[in-house]
Amino acid sequence: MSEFGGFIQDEVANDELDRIEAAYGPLAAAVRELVDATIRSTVPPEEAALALAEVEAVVKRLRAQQMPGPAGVRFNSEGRAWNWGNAVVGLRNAIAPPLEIVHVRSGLAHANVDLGAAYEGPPGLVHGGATALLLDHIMGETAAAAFTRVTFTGTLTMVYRRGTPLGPLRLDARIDREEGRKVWVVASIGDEEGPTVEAEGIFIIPRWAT
Ligand SMILES: CCCCCCCCCC(=O)SCCNC(=O)CCNC(=O)[C@H](O)C(C)(C)COP(=O)(O)OP(=O)(O)OC[C@H]1O[C@@H](n2cnc3c(N)ncnc32)[C@H](O)[C@@H]1OP(=O)(O)O
Repeated sequence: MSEFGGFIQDEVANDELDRIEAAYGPLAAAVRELVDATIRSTVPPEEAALALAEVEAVVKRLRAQQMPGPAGVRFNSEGRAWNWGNAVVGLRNAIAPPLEIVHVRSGLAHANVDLGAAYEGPPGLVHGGATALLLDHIMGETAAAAFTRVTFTGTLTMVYRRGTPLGPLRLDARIDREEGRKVWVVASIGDEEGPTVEAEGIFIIPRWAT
């Protein structure tokens, strides 16, 4: 394995990646269900205590073999890249919705997502930090121009127009303009009635990546 600016070259073959994803993708989806069930369960405390013992057994099973740090962003020479731990799109991260981003073309993207009880801030509404998290990510991927370059969030501005209801939502992002190593991206998240949060960000191609 070797590293480039934190990106790790890891020669796992594509068919082995498929096998891992086929097992861990559904596992992460089940853990997402577990998170939602834990928030919304009304079973008596004795039942919750039994569930705790079962969850602890699962954690022990998974801890039997662990990587030393976070999952990182990895790629192989077969042209595959994977970021299983990413907080927004990570296939193996139950905290990630996960957002499935459609890149219409370089610099233009959208996504649909359904946010449940785990993303609540004000009653019935999405936490403002959660909308910022999702917007930051789709904007970052959009700035990266179809993954042809590395960009980091420099400045991010959010305008919260009205509360974002939990449930089905849509995100849109596009590159507005560029100047040198700076890329301005505009984006929004909203429901069927239109945008609830509008964002503008300056994404920087870092000096080390040029
Ligand atoms: C797998 C690929 C897809 C992944 C998508 C991921 C989406 C998620 C996006 C993120 O959340 S990234 C994580 C959050 N961001 C960071 O952690 C960034 C931390 N900051 C840095 O790493 C550096 O400060 C940064 C790369 C942003 C800039 O460092 P540089 O040394 O390359 O910048 P430099 O000082 O040379 O400035 C270059 C230009 O950018 C401008 N600039 C620098 N920092 C800025 C800033 N923070 N905001 C606005 N503009 C900024 C700076 O004024 C200058 O403008 P001019 O060319 O006009 O002079």
